[in-house]
Amino acid sequence: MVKAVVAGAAGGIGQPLSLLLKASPLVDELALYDVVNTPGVAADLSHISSPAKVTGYLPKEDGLKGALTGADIVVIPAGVPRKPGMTRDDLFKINAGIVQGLIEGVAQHCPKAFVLIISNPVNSTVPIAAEVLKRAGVFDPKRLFGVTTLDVVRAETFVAEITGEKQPSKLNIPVIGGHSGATIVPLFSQAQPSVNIPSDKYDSLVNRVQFGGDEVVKAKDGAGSATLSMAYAGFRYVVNETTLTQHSFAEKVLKAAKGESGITEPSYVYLPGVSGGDSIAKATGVDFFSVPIELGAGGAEKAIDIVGKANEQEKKLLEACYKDLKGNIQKGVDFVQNPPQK
Ligand SMILES: NC(=O)c1ccc[n+]([C@@H]2O[C@H](COP(=O)([O-])OP(=O)(O)OC[C@H]3O[C@@H](n4cnc5c(N)ncnc54)[C@H](O)[C@@H]3O)[C@@H](O)[C@H]2O)c1
Ligand SMILES: O=C(O)C[C@H](O)C(=O)O
Repeated sequence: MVKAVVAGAAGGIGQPLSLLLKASPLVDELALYDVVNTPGVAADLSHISSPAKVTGYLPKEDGLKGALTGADIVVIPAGVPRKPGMTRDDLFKINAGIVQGLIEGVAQHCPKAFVLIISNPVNSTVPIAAEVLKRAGVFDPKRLFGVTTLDVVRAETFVAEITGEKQPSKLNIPVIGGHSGATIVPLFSQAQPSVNIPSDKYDSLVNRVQFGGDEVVKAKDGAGSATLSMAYAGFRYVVNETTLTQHSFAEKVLKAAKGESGITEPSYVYLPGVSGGDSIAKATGVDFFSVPIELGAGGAEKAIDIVGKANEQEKKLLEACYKDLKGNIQKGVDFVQNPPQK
């Protein structure tokens, strides 16, 4: 029996992501938590003829406890999205407290669950989650993931527009670092199969991957940020030689937990707690960083070190990344360790 929870389930990401999880044969029970509208979303999804049993919870009547109890995986897209002119860091003020509250619930009601954080600013909300779990004495770094898959999905799409690849998701383009502006570092030199980016297109391609989120925020013109591509990124297609199968990030974690091996997914993790992560932390000077992660029964089994493979152009991008990322991480840690005076 697998129980998945979406916290922020009535939102722009939460609804399509819940739909995809409801359609997944790996999920037996789906609990939808939000401060509004979950009874309606749950009733709607419950008419779909897939096996998962869907329940909606609101904060009243101990709803967070009800949603989280017995959870195997908790996906968190709760919080406010950007409007034009805002940075992801501008969301910290509201979203930091939302993530903290939800993770306190995780620590209390489902400390062994895998936790996937989508809420921005991911660079800071994941360190917040880690601090809350540490304080509760239940932090397992192998079970906490910041979801940065959308950057990889965008890199595949934008590169394919240049190279003419008909199936963009066949491209495997590592994007490492964090999930915000200069902290997002695409390593085109490490693409599999290799790709040829004309030098006059390199800078604008890097910029598009780093600021792809802004493109959507601008186009939505005040109505929020990426929701559908984010739900897809959580539930993206994995293409192999002959078959086209759907696996969500959540599904990959669940499959790996059931013993399937050879599954990797890029994710923003606490490096010192993941095998292979220490040397990456040493090289980058940061404890939280996104790299391809080998998933296994316990969660993040191994961090794959591709940082050292960056070429000279990419090394320059990495220097800018470390500088911003350090501040973002510290801000998250401080929020829990030295809470702002109310
Ligand atoms: N990691 C990524 O790649 C990525 C991509 C896109 C968006 N995001 C982020 O995801 C978050 C959600 O975006 P969205 O477009 O779905 O926003 P949205 O406003 O459409 O939905 C957010 C939902 O969270 C709910 N919520 C607020 N406080 C809550 C709480 N305490 N408990 C439970 N639910 C709560 C709201 O009621 C709402 O339904 C934003 O912070 C956005 O920046 C991240
Ligand atoms: O850009 C945003 O604010 C949302 C998200 O992080 C994205 O990359 O689309």
